[in-house]
Amino acid sequence: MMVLPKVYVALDCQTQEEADNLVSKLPAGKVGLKVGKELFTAIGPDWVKKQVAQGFSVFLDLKFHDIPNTVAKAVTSAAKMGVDIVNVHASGGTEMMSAAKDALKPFEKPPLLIAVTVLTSMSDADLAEVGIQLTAEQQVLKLAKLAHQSGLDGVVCSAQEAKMLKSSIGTSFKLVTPGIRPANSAAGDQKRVMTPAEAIEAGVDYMVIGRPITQAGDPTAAITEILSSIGE
Ligand SMILES: O=C(O)c1cc(=O)[nH]c(=O)n1[C@@H]1O[C@H](COP(=O)(O)O)[C@@H](O)[C@H]1O
Repeated sequence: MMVLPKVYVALDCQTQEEADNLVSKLPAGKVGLKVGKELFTAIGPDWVKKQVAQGFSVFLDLKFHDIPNTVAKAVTSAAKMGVDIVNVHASGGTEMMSAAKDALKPFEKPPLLIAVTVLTSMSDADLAEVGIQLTAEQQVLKLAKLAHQSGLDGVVCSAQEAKMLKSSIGTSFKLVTPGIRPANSAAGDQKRVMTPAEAIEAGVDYMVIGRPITQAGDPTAAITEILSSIGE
């Protein structure tokens, strides 16, 4: 598998113009693009395919969570776009995750299939609110083990759980971590956060960073500083 970039920039915006403008400010070849629900719902697959054709590594973050058949077909559609990473919710269960993994078998170069564990915007109290009595760390471990059993390539978690997951599941299980905040940047709705340098030190494979770059006065300077803080 080709080497993927360490940093995926979350292009959370609603028009093609804004997305193109952001992409033009990113150092080509050094970062990947993360396309999520906001942008994808607004401008769709053709724009994604265009970025892939231009050589960008794309993480299609649609966090599929549905019945096994539907999720299997949805990841197939994602793989046809040529993206490098696609995700599903681990809480959909092992039958759903295994169906998604099986659906990718026919592809010569399937995307990494990654399961979202506990959203980085959630704390222990937020989990308790929806009836989960485990701590975020315990719930992340529980869901990560299910993802691993289902043959997935890794999980989305916060960098705070990275060391724990690498030691309990293994170093080749990929960790994709949003909730990344350079020192002095606003956390916003993110609750389980770490700086880029701390995340690398904790062993994460790929990090997702949005607002600290996209809302910066100078996005190019922001990404350059982040990349230099992690030696890229
Ligand atoms: O799957 C994701 O990418 C994701 C999972 C998660 O637990 N937390 C999380 O923030 N994300 C996404 O990562 C991005 C984080 O953006 P910022 O908070 O602006 O850096 C957003 O696009 C989220 O949709």
